[in-house]
Amino acid sequence: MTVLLSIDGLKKAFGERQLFEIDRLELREGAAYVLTGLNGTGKSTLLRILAGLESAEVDNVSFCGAATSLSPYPRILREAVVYVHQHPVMFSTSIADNIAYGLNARGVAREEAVRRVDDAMQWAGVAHLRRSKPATLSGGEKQRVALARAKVLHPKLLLLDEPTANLDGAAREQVIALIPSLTATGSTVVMACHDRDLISLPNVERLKLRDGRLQARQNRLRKVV
Ligand SMILES: Nc1ncnc2c1ncn2[C@@H]1O[C@H](COP(=O)(O)OP(=O)(O)OP(=O)(O)O)[C@@H](O)[C@H]1O
Repeated sequence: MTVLLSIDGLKKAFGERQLFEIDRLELREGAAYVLTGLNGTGKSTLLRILAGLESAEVDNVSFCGAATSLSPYPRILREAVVYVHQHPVMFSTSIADNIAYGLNARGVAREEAVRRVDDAMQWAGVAHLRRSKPATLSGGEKQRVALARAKVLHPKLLLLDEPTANLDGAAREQVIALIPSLTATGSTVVMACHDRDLISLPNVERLKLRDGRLQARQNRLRKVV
């Protein structure tokens, strides 16, 4: 698989406190990764750095084979990287408008946008909610709408911050079931999480933050149920 993003010498500190120092981070096209580590090791911070929401020191960054930077965060990354927050914020318009927002902002033609929104709502199992107001949604429905809102943009890199946090039962299972199909459409996915069922999904590689370093390991075995 082709390398999508590689970063050499990634260091993050908050004031005097060095949070992590990563020699090399390499993400391949269409691959799925879980980013694990104890509370406070810097999982969310790392995702936020990749999304251009947090500054960091880096030696080299390469995206799709071309040298680039994280600061200033270039347009090529702004268009290719989508970050989904643990508690997604939504506009108080309809769910369909929320999902269409990013497409409209990118100037996608109306007919094409409507088609993509419809497809994404079907995929996320939220088509019945298209005229609902976000405030009325459950946590699981909100997370699925947030995933649909990210998927319509066809991101090259999708960053999910604890997508199943605060969910249980069917709501959690519905979110977990959506994850494999994200990589099937070509997106590279990185999920920060503590959820064992996400961590043990088949063909998901594990990136672990520990003692300020990043360790990589692949889950080759399929999940045993
Ligand atoms: N803006 C900030 N200023 C100072 N310290 C910060 C800031 N943002 C995060 N931190 C600190 O950096 C550390 C890592 O935070 P982060 O949220 O990235 O951890 P995490 O691994 O995602 O944790 P959790 O599993 O609990 O979500 C924490 O100690 C946090 O308090």
